[in-house]
Amino acid sequence: MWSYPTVSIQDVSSKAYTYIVVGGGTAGCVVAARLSEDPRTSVLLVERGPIVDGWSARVPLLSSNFTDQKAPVYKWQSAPLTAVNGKTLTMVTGKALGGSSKINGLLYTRSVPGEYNAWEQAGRKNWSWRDVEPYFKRSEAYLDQASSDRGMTGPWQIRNVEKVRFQPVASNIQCAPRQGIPFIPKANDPISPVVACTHLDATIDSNGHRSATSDAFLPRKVVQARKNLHICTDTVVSALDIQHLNAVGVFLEHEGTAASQSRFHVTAEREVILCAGAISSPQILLLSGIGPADHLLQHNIPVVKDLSGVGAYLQDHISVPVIYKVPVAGSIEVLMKQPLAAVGELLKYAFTGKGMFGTQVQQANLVLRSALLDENSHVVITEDGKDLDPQDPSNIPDIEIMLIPVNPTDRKFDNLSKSEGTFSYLCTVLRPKSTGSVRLASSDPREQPLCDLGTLSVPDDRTPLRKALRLSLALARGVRASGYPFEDLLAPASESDEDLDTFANENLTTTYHYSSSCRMDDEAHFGVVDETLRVHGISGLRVADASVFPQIPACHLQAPVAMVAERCAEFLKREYGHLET
Ligand SMILES: Cc1cc2nc3c(=O)[nH]c(=O)nc-3n(C[C@H](O)[C@H](O)[C@H](O)COP(=O)(O)OP(=O)(O)OC[C@H]3O[C@@H](n4cnc5c(N)ncnc54)[C@H](O)[C@@H]3O)c2cc1C
Repeated sequence: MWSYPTVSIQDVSSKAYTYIVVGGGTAGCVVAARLSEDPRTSVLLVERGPIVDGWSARVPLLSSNFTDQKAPVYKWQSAPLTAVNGKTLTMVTGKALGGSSKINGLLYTRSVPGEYNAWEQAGRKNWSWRDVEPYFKRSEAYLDQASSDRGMTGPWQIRNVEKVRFQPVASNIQCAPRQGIPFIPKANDPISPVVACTHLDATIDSNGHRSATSDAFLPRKVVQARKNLHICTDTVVSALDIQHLNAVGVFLEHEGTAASQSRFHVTAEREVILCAGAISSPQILLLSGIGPADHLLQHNIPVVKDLSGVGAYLQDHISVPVIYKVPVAGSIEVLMKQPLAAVGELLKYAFTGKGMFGTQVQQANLVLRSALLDENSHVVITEDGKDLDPQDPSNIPDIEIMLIPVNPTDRKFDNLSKSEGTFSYLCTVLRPKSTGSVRLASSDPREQPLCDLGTLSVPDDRTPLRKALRLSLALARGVRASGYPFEDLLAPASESDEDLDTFANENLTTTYHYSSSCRMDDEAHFGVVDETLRVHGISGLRVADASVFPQIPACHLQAPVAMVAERCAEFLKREYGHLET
């Protein structure tokens, strides 16, 4: 079988490319694919991780298990959270061509139109829903019923849940309307609703395989055919080459060797596009002398551009699990505890691409605005229905309850028998005000930077979190009342603010949705890029990944990341007069 076409660091050393894309992750694969559509350009894509395209990397359920020792991920501890008793959280991002889209939970969510209307209202010209919607559609090949609200001809295959597989998920879907939360079967069609319990879309293709952006935008066939695209893997970009405030190239090193080993150089004739994600993009800028001057000087890095926003506004969704013991058939643990069931499911998947192995872990969720919840965790809507307008920025949901048929934490429950499994509500704050930072731990580009997630540093974030926890407890009561057995495994002692806060402090987790560390805003407001994603004060340099969101979007991030990447490629094509494709 032909191997995936890559080039070595020696092959590209001292060469020049029209564009250099740094980081072949979710965004980087989209940018490189779009730019190399024009045969008159040459594109180099540099990725720190390897090509990962074995069988298990394609199976949705197996490839989402990032706790597996062999999973292609970076894993490290956050800085201690000062607002949460110095607790540290385990951080995870993808390390392979495809980046985090290669290992994530596969969910495809775009957020409500009001999200992007809020960006424009706050001054980001041409980033309203009307402006961004065509770029969501451009990427997408929606596999369900044709819809004018979905992209049907793009490379990225997305499908809706084929069947809800676990009884506790189905029971919660039935209970949600009793809390005033309607069931809306399709999360993104026609547009994301502001109050709903929905089935979720996933990046799974028509064969039942994971559809990472590397698989969708840069499949082997495409890369083989494009002589103007080179992909260099297992290679770390150690710094940008900035001359007279102009990005003219990048410095490369082998991944896995000490920083003092050979350094290679590649020239960018037009632009360098940074797509290394919300942790590594600010790290690379800092290593290149672009960032807060005082921090750079602490690390003896000469200041190229004093830009205080670099790494300054790191955000993540805040989340806390509430976990119940359920009959094992209601949990993914059935695959671990009943080997025959697992073999049956594997065979089903091998022959049909369907079944438990061919689906995402989280099939459904609830989203809503916590201010609409009354003291009984019931949603109350004003009679004029204005609360439900998804275009209105004041209606952006601020909580999500993820319905997860497994224990998503690394906490072990030893008292479970073979006939018992777990089900969790992951109570998530979608619009946290808390922010943290990314700062260099050392000048070694291979060492993860210090990441302060800032979780709960703004006390206001506790209000929606408490409401989300109370709502999950109300849902659990409803499920129990329907006769389904739910036994507490991890739940707050009571619903008092104090007990909920203690519970949250003890069980807080990250959602791995790192964002906004090179945000799109003015320099004076901790901005790093402008509305066409150009880095302030440096020519020939853009950032396009999860770091540029002005504020963390109220959804899972991969779809908005791909939208930003599509827009970045379009900005470059327009500016430099590319061939129409
Ligand atoms: C465990 C997990 C589960 C998630 N689940 C979901 C989900 O279900 N749905 C959803 O929408 N979102 C989910 N997310 C979030 C989403 O996947 C990410 O926000 C998004 O994919 C980030 O895209 P990106 O392009 O910004 O970064 P990435 O996709 O992380 O890409 C960055 C790439 O840059 C490379 N890189 C870094 N530094 C360098 C360097 N110095 N030189 C060269 N290359 C470098 C990395 O190896 C990586 O491949 C999840 C994330 C994680 C980690």
